[in-house]
Amino acid sequence: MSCSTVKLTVMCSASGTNLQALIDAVAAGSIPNASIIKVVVNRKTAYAAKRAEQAGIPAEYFNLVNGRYHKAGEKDEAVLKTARAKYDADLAQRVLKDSPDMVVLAGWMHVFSEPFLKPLDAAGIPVINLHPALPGKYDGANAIQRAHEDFQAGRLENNKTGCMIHYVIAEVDRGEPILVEEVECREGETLEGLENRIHAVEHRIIVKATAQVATRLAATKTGRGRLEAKKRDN
Ligand SMILES: Nc1nc2c(c(=O)[nH]1)N[C@@H](CN(C=O)c1ccc(C(=O)N[C@@H](CCC(=O)O)C(=O)O)cc1)CN2
Ligand SMILES: NCC(=O)N[C@@H]1O[C@H](COP(=O)([O-])[O-])[C@@H](O)[C@H]1O
Repeated sequence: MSCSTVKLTVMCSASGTNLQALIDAVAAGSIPNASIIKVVVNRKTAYAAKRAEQAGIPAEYFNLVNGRYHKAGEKDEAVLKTARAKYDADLAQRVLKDSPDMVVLAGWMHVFSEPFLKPLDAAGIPVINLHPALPGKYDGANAIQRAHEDFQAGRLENNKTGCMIHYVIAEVDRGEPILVEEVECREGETLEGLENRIHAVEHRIIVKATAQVATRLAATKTGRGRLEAKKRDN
């Protein structure tokens, strides 16, 4: 019985080292029966798009401002909220068009509103995210920097930060954790030193968590395939 291939869409805003870890893991079979069918970037400067191109993976650039959802420098909160909702709704349709089995946010620096999350949820497509902090800590952007600052000020709980992969819900970085790894801060270590150590953890756990979710989805797909075949045979 052949296992169905799990189709991944990966979303990035930056250099794509986590995307590269996923590309390399799929190629090495560390994420079994999976393929990355699309990379979505929301920044023209995102080197992740280049990494996708080099791996022969289609990449799509789709940006809130360049896509004319609101003008650059817009300050009106109501206009920004409406624009974000419309962008998110359109982005959801773009993602759904590819029929992925799961979405991985690998350094995706845009907070999703419900117009993105609800259609994906309705389609039964899990969205998972890499967050370079421990559950409930340093939600949002610049998490490593904030943890480093707290450590230097003697405020970091247990002198530990870390990294997690979690399911994405509307509340930013508060979805159910899938994998968590602590990283102990070191006296005198620079922010760059801590970032490098955390990035190494990121590259490992994003592969492990994606493989874990993909394996569960593959079993579901295979089971569904068996059921449909059985119905056809009866
Ligand atoms: N609804 C959710 N959206 C996103 C989640 C989530 O858990 N729920 N995770 C984030 C990823 N992320 C941290 O892990 C994160 C990324 C970016 C931001 C943020 O403040 N973005 C700003 C824009 C920043 C910029 O463009 O430089 C924004 O969206 O206005 C917060 C958290 C992904 N989305
Ligand atoms: N809230 C999410 C977040 O802050 N993610 C951060 O973006 C980087 C993307 O790097 P990459 O583009 O090289 O994978 C990751 O290293 C991670 O620390």
